[in-house]
Amino acid sequence: MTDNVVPLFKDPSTPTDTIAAASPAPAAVGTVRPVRVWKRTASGVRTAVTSERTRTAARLVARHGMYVIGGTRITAKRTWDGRTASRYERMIRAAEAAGNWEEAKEWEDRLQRFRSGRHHRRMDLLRSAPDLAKSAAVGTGLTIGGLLLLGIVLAIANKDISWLFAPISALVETIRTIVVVATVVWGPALTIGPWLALLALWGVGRRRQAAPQWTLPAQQRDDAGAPITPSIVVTALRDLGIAPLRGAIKDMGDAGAAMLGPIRIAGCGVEVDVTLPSGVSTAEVQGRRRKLAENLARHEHEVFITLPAAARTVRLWIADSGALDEPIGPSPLVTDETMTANYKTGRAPWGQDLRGDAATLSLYQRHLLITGLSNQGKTAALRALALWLALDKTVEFRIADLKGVGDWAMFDGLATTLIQGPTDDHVIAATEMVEGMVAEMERRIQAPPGTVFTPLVGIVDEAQVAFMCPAVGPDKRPYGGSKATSRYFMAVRKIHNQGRAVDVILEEGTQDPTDQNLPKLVREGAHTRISLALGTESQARMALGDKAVDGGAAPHLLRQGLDKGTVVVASDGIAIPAGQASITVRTHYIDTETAALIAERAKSLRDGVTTAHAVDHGPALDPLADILSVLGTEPRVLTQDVLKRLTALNAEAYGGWSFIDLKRVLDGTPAAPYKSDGRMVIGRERVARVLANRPETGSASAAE
Ligand SMILES: Nc1ncnc2c1ncn2[C@@H]1O[C@H](COP(=O)(O)OP(=O)(O)OP(=O)(O)O)[C@@H](O)[C@H]1O
Repeated sequence: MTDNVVPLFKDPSTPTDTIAAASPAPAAVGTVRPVRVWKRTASGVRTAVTSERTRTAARLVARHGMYVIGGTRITAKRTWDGRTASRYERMIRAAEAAGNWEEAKEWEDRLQRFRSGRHHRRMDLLRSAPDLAKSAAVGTGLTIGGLLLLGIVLAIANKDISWLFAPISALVETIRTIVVVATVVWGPALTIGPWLALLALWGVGRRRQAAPQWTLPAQQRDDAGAPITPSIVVTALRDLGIAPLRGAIKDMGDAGAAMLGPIRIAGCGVEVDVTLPSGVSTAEVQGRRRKLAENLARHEHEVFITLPAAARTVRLWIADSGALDEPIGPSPLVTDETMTANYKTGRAPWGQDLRGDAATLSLYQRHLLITGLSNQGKTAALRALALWLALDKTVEFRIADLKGVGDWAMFDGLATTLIQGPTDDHVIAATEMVEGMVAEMERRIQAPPGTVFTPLVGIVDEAQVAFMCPAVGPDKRPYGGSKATSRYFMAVRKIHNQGRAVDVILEEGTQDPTDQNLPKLVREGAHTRISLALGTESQARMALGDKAVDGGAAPHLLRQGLDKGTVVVASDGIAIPAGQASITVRTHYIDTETAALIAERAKSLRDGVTTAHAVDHGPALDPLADILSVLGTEPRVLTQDVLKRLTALNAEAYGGWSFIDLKRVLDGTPAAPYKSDGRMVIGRERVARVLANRPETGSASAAE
């Protein structure tokens, strides 16, 4: 081919040249190739070492090796323990570390008995050596003599002298046979024996799981949800980071489990009491709940630490992994259509405690407060109690639902008052409803002794709306707030103070408590305090009180959104294990449709109830207009006389009025009482002027 022709395909005659050109020069090959081989080998080794199969094999070898080593250690320890006083000494140390002096003394006595018994056995052995030699000599002589005697008898019987030594020969022959058999067996026994011993040690190690965690197969290595054993609990406590506890458990060694009571099955988990060594406070352990849970391979919410009656003892309840996320069954209110209730003697079937036992709550003569973050099941839990109570036909309900989206609508036709809605007008109606209950309570208190009353139960759901309401009444008293003049607050306080004895009961549900939306006096007036999941410990203290929280109640550790319907209850109306201040209950969920069916059953027990949807308080009170009317035509009237005339006009409204009430209505206006001739009077002209200048709206909300 000439130079000016461009080939359209590769020249088949040049491949080797091309490759040679692309390849490095021979000298370079000599230096590069070993690097590549080395790299390839290293990466091959790395792949082989890190491959899962190699790791599994390594784990297998290590595991079974560790079983043998562990088994040897355990067997040696057992033998050592069996032959020496070390077990007693260890138990003494454990008892001392736990501060259990009585038990320490008991083990010390046992140690003394063991030592003196051993001493006697040794002395007996020393003393018995000559006796043993003598006995052996006598025994041998007697045996030979006996055999000879037998030989003589046989020789005489067979009339043959050769029978004289026949028994002795037979004995010698037997011994010889035994020796022959032993010689034959000895060789293989020597070979097999060590292997059998090894197998036995491996068996001991395997049974006691003597291999470390990392050598176990993957599925066993994942210890989340592993069953709770004494050793797991002791290790978890040891690793809590409490120095005196760690020290004491170290001193106790294996006997650390002596701190634990029996591990009992308790519902969907286990329960164990731990007696802490001296120097460790129960509060320290309670304060490390999360760490303890993690050490036990559980989530924080799956471990509960409470304080039983015994001193220096904490009670751990540890859930089976994931068990708390399983739903509990339906409410007996749903499944048992024939159920009725008794306000006085009955208990509402409400849910299950953590042990899986039915949790029932008595509502008899107890004011109730339930609180929690939004959407955690507060209304459903409160409504479930009310639905049960509704199955006692003697109970009268007055209900204010200050959310008003229909959660309580099924009580229409069941409750005598049902207010539903979030506005100031609804708060005003709710306040008047509660004030109506106060009036009924006062009527009952004044009734002749021995009068029996039917229960009157007031329910205010979303009560925080009432406390935060800015509306002010015509008498200038605010509906909300927590002042001495706040109407809702004062009505609630009055019922809390005196309602119980005459069966006028108030049950309130509130959200996300603060000092403003749930005043301290109202919190503390409730006998039964219930909390769903809350944000902080300080809220938990508001909801349940310091005593319950100090005793281990921890609604702030419930999981928002996940623990819906789980409540912590502090009340004497529910069975709480001795020594505990609260109990955690998982409530049955009754949805709105099912609640309506139960309400229908409750309605069928009653003759028919007419529900008022607003409180009837007659024509609206207008104190200013009434004052003007009682002033008549006189230019000024003594305040005392004004009060008298007001009472004559409307005893129900003004009967209880004092000078303070007059001042409250008129202060801040030009018609305020003033002194004339040294006595307080009210001027007609001034009141008329204020009335004429008053805006049309009449009662006003402070927000306006
Ligand atoms: N016992 C329960 N078990 C499981 N889920 C529940 C339980 N109680 C309530 N829930 C769920 O929580 C949701 C909210 O319930 P509920 O309306 O009673 O909460 P709430 O705390 O009153 O809410 P709000 O913030 O509106 O006051 C329900 O729709 C239901 O799905």
